[in-house]
Amino acid sequence: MGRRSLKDSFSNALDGIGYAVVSGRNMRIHLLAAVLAILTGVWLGINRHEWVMIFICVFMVLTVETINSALEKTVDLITSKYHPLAKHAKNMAAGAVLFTAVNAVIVGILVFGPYLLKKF
Ligand SMILES: Nc1ncnc2c1ncn2[C@@H]1O[C@H](COP(=O)(O)OP(=O)(O)OP(=O)(O)O)[C@@H](O)[C@H]1O
Repeated sequence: MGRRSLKDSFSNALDGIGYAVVSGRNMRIHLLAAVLAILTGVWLGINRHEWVMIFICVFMVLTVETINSALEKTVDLITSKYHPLAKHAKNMAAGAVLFTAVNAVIVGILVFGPYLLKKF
């Protein structure tokens, strides 16, 4: 494997994201949640600072879910047999996704909550 061009690296990264979306049901759920959060932000007319917080949360969840999928594939490559370390590795990576998802829900409530209370 020689030195690859920037275009190749970018293309590989996009390929990885595409594979994570196609092969991961949870990834598709997170993407749907991201689209809903963005549409809600547009609908409620949130301000620039609030958009920054929403986008940080959205990309943090998608990033960690992508890393989680990569880790799952790596563990599966190392062993197809039951191993307690494989279990812990996958469970910890899933726990990292849960952390980011809980954070996103809290930020979503803090940002959208006051707008929704005013509306209804
Ligand atoms: N080789 C293994 N040895 C022991 N336990 C495993 C192994 N592979 C998976 N597990 C257990 O099964 C769970 C689910 O693993 P799996 O690879 O099916 O992930 P998944 O269902 O695709 O995860 P996600 O829902 O996050 O996409 C893991 O979190 C782990 O607890």
